Amino acid sequence: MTGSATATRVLVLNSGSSSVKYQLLDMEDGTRLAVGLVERIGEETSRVVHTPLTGGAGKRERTGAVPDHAAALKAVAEELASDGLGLDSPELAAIGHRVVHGGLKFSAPTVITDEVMAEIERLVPVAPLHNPANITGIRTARALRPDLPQVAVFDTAFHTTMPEYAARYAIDVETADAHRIRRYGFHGTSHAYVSRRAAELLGKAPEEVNVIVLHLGNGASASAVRGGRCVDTSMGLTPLEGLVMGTRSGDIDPAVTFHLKRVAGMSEDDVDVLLNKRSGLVGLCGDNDMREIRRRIEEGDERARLAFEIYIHRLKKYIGAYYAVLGRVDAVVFTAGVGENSAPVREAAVAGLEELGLVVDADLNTVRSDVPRFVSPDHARVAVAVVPTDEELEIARQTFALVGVDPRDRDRATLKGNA
Ligand SMILES: Nc1ncnc2c1ncn2[C@@H]1O[C@H](COP(=O)(O)OP(=O)(O)O)[C@@H](O)[C@H]1O
Ligand SMILES: CC(=O)OP(=O)(O)O
Ligand SMILES: [Mg+2]
Repeated sequence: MTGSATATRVLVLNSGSSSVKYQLLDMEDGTRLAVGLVERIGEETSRVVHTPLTGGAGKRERTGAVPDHAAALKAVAEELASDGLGLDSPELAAIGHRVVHGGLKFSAPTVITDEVMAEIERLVPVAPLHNPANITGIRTARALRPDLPQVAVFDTAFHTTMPEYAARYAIDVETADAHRIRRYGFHGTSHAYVSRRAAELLGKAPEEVNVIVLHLGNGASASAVRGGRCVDTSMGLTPLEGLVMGTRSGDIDPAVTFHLKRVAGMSEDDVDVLLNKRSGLVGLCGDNDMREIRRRIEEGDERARLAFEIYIHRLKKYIGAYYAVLGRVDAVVFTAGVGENSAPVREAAVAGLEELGLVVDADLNTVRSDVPRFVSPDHARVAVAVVPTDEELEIARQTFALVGVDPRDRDRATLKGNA
């Protein structure tokens, strides 16, 4: 498992339930060599979008059937190879994988061994939409380059600093412990990256600031970060708890599930599919894309308007809750697809929170840009900011920090990671 001494490139694979996002980076200076996306995996027509960032060639896009994640990884390898950036390159130092659930065992990036794989597999029931895709990504990558170190960077890792009173559900302690039932939290790589960048934007060290991070993508979660450490987050045992999401309900009375089984005759799997795939924005109004929902609202669509209001109401409750958890807040930070792009969501989320020092400047809020920026006026007591997330860059950094070093240091780091 040794990369070449001069190998400085890292391929990052972010395998989602129906997509694979990837980036090839050179960690010598952090430059991106290629980025891409395979989406709608398993559907009739999948789409591969590949953009080489060296040599001046433009974005390539093709559609066709990509039946599963293994086929998606093959497509990624082919795209990279046709730019001379193939997986056989001696310059490749490692492959970094986003792994959504790391359970209790992993609080740091970890070199993937058979034992690590077994643990990621054991966690499939608590991340059914995500860990299976991550596993296929890892298996395919290991088969293509068995000699390369493969590193898992866990969504749960950043949240392992949560105090016991935030991580533990108020249920029977013996039952909870026997089944490792507790709040793990997800999107941690993003919350870590964004909270650090937010401190930079404020001109302070991460240790000096308290921030609320709102990661609003298809999956969505909020976190309270005190002095660079996560103290609470909205997702729990699985990525179903918390905010209203694209297709997931977020917080719900657990008795709804007994009721659906006892009274509506639904099976365990029916309820699982209902809450994970047929709820959230899509369940409320038929659309999970915020752009489409805003367009329908503009046209006077009542169902879309109510879905938006429910989404915002939940978000606002979490802002208030984490304000109380932190006591003092330096910034509320929006990130991911919705957080970075939807001015109406940001505006509505802080509307009426002036007494808490939260205000959005209408002009700043509509600026479109991919750099971190304030959307609150200069004089605001609490900053409101947009910080684009970059999970892939963060995964590449953590991967390279672990394996782009003397192999003896790597062994030490791995032991620590598995502690
Ligand atoms: N320009 C935009 N305006 C509003 N919402 C957007 C825009 N672009 C993307 N989105 C939202 O972002 C979501 C995807 O976010 P993303 O962070 O890429 O999700 P994921 O990583 O979970 O797939 C889309 O479903 C859509 O709701
Ligand atoms: C953990 C999670 O919800 O991830 P995603 O937003 O990629 O679905
Ligand atoms: Mg995402």
